[in-house]
Amino acid sequence: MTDLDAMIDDEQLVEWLTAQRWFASKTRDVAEVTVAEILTLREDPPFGIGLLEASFHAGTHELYQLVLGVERGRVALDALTSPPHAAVLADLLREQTVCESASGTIEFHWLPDAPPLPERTTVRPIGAEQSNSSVVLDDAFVLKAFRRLEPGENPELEMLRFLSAREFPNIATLTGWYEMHGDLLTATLGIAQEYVSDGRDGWELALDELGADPQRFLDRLHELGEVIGRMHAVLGSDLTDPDFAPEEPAGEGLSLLTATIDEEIERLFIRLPDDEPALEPIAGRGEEIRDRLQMMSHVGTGGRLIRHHGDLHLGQTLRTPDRWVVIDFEGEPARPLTERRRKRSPLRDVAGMLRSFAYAASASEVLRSNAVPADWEIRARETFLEGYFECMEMSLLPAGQRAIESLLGIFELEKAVYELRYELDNRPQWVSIPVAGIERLLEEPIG
Ligand SMILES: Nc1ncnc2c1ncn2[C@@H]1O[C@H](COP(=O)(O)OP(=O)(O)O)[C@@H](O)[C@H]1O
Ligand SMILES: O=P(O)(O)O[C@H]1O[C@H](CO)[C@@H](O[C@H]2O[C@H](CO)[C@@H](O)[C@H](O)[C@H]2O)[C@H](O)[C@H]1O
Repeated sequence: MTDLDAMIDDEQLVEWLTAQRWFASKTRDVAEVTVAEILTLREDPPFGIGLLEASFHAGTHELYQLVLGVERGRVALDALTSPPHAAVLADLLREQTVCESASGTIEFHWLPDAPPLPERTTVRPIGAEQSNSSVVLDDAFVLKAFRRLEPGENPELEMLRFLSAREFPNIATLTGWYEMHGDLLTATLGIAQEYVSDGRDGWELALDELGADPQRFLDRLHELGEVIGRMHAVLGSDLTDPDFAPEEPAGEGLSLLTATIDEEIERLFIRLPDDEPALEPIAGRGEEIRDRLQMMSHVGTGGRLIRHHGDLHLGQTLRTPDRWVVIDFEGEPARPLTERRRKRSPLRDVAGMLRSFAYAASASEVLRSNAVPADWEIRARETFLEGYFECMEMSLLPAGQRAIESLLGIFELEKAVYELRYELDNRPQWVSIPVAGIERLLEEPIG
C-alpha cells in the first residue's frame, strides 16, 4: 500500500465524487466508490495517478482518473488543479519520463516538433465547466486530464495527431500526451496542445452577440461552415490509414443506424422521471418519436463513413481575431469509447452544430432574457450550411439535397435525445432545452 492509499478516507469518496462537475452519472445510484489503483509518479512527497471505481446498484461500474498529491499533510484528491502539482506533470512531460510501479507504467510524451515546455512552468486552471479537467501551462499549452477512463486510445489523441500531421490550421496543435499501461487497463490519460490565448469560447460569444447584435454572429457562421467542411474533407482524405480511411456504409447502414437510435429512445424513455415538470411536453411520446424516426428513414442513405469530431457544438469552438479553432475531439463523453471511435457520416457533426444554434437561441432567451429574432435560427442554419457545402468534399455526402436533409434530420433527433440524457445527468436545470428541440422536431413536416 502506498502512502497516498493510506491517506485517503474511503468514507468520503461517494460524496466527493458525485459532487464533481465531471462525474458523468449523476442520475445513477452509486453503490460504492473505491480506490481501484494508484500508480506512483513520485515517492517523496507522494504524488501519483489514482483510479477511482464507482460501482452502481445496476451492477455496472466506471473508472475515473484522479491526480493525487499531498497538501499540508493531507491528501488532495484533485491535485491537477493545484499549480505546484500540475507543474510536476509538466516536468514529466518535458522529460518524457516513463514511471514504472507495481501495478503498471505511465509514459509521458512530448512531440519532437512541438515548442519546448520551459522549466519551472507556470500553471493555472482553465476555469471552465468541463467533462474533464484542464490547466494552462506557461500560457502556451493546455494540459487536459481525461476523467472517465476506458481501455484504449482516446479519440482526441488520435484526431489531433491526424489533423496536426496534416497541418490543418483550425485546431490547437497536439504537443504531447500521457498514457498508462496497467493491470487494470491501458488507456490515454491526458493530452497537451497549443493554448489559444486569444480565443473566445464560441458558445459564450454566441450568447453575448445574440443579446447585443444577432446579425454579427450570423455573419461569422459562413466561415465556421467552411472550416468544418474543410476539416471533414481532410479527415476523409487518407485512404491508407485504416483508422481514418473513408468507408462505404454497409447495405443495411441506414436501418442499422435507425435501429440504434430507436433503441436509445426506448431506453431513455423507460428511465425518464415521472415528476419532472420540464419533461411534460414529451411525456409519454416515446412511441411517437420512434414512429417519426421510422418515417424519416425511408429516404435512402449514401455518402461515406469517416472519422469526425463526434460532439461538435458551439462550445467546442474558439474564435480568435482571425480564425475559428475547433477543440475537444474526444466525442460525446456519455458514449462508450468504441462507439466514439466509429466512422459515421460527417453529417452527424453538422447536425450537432445545427442543434447548437437551437440551444443558443433557447439559452439566450431562458438564461439571459434576450428576445432572439424569430428567424435567427433558420438563418444561422442556412448560413452555416452554405459555407459547409462550399468547402466539403461532396463525394463524402449522400447524393442529392433530399437525402442530405433526411439524414441530417435523423442525426438531429439522435443528438436531441442524447442531449436530453446528458442534461438529466449533468445539468437538470437545462432539461427544457433538448425537450423543446424534440418537441419541435416532432412537429416539423417530413421532407
Ligand atoms: N487549446 C485551447 N486553448 C484555449 N482554450 C482552450 C483550449 N482547449 C480548451 N480550452 C478552453 O477550455 C474549455 C474546456 O475544454 P474542452 O476541451 O471542451 O474540455 P472537456 O473535454 O472537459 O469538455 C473550452 O470550452 C475552452 O474554453
Ligand atoms: O463539451 P463536452 O465534451 O463536455 O460536451 C458535453 O457537454 C456539452 C455542454 O457543456 C453538451 O452540449 C450541449 O450544451 C452546449 C451549451 O453548453 C450546446 O452548445 C450544445 O449544442 C449542446 O449539445 C454536449 O452535448 C455534451 O456532450
